[in-house]
Amino acid sequence: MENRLNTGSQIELEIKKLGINGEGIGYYEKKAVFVDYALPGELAYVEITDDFKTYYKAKLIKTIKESKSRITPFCPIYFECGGCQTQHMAYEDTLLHKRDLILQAIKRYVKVPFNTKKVDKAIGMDNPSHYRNKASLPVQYKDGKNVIGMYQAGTNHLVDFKDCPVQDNDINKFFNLILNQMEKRKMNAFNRGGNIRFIVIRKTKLTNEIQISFIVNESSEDVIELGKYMKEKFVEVSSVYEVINKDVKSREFFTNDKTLIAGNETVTEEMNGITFKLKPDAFFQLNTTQADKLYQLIVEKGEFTKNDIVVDAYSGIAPIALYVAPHVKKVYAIEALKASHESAIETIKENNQENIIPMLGDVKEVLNKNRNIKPDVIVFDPPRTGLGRAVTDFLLKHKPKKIVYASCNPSTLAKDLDELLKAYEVKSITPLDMFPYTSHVESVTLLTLKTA
Ligand SMILES: C[S@@+](CC[C@H](N)C(=O)[O-])C[C@H]1O[C@@H](n2cnc3c(N)ncnc32)[C@H](O)[C@@H]1O
Repeated sequence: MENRLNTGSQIELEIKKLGINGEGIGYYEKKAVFVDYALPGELAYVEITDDFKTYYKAKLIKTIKESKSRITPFCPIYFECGGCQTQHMAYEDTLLHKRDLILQAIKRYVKVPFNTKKVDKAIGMDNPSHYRNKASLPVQYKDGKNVIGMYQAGTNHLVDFKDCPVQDNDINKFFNLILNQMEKRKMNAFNRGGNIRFIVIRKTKLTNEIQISFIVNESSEDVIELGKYMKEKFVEVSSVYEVINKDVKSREFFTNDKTLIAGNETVTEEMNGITFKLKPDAFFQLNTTQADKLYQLIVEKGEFTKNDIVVDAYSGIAPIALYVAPHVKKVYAIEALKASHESAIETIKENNQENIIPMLGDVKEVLNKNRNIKPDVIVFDPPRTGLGRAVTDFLLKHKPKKIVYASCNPSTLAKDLDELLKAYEVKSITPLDMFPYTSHVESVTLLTLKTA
């Protein structure tokens, strides 16, 4: 008879592996037990907190035998905040874990035999701290003052901080400068009758510019005055916006109702000799150092030739097209979001790259409507939802010779590969650590048509 555990039960548990959210997984009578902050190889004393049909959740009470990978997190509020998931693990081991997550997804979704040696070691960072170039944080009045912070996973509880060790140092500095000014000017956050709901700060790596966006419930003189002050007082601040967003249920920060308060419309980033002029709502990879490595990797894996016709599908503001263009004849950059498509046009013009053709629309529809485009290589960089059947069916029908697939989600990558392997073979999958100490995994997969 099955011996069930009740919530509150405490047991000793051997942790066997890490799950997709960085949690340790052990088994009690074949039923998985998920334990946050436990590591593989550990013997842990845990308390059952939830009993679901197919698994338990438990909290770590103490480790009886500790993994050699266990380290002290460098962030003092790591265990409360929840923004990072693997700071209790040595960095090199987090990279092994990210490779393993790709292997686990392939094992789960790819039905044909797969040679695991094709999955390379993950490309990490030399210095995996202060890597985020943009932070979008809620502002709240809490315990007698305005604070910024992160919502604890799955709760409305804001864990406030002054210094986040994965954000650029200047981003931390400017959040604190703004909070000080709000205090001096007796301005309150939205939850205390004021207007500011969120603050978004972007910092460019090469030009050291700061772009501030106040996401407000309604426009107000005090926010506009504060924005002007920040621009006048600090040379680094070169662009300040007020964005009206009344939708308290929406997860989006930006709306079309945005006004430049002070400075320039854009800040300038430069990578690999390419100039990017960034509006506050433009999608730009959040880790500039690793984004450069990602795009270089795509160029390396593509082994492009001067006669190649290439499609950059899901192009955003077209950074991949700009990295690839000097090596090929022509690149079509397809993007569905109008604002990003327009930024792509400006960026391409700014860089005088005449062999890129930006196209607005859904990837599959654009490819279907423009059958005259016969790509030698298609580079994909889709959102977390992956390519999906519509696009994999298109590829299986039209069979471009080579596919370079940048993915930010191992599960959808593996599901797409399961389809594509009907006509293609995987040459390599290279994981890349875009978000150190989190459970996010990026990768670049090279696929070529199978020879008969
Ligand atoms: C992961 S981002 C990649 C952007 C770009 N390659 C980069 O590195 O900055 C995915 C992009 O796909 C776009 N997108 C989402 N669904 C799309 C679709 N069905 N067709 C075309 N573009 C789409 C999004 O607007 C977003 O810009």
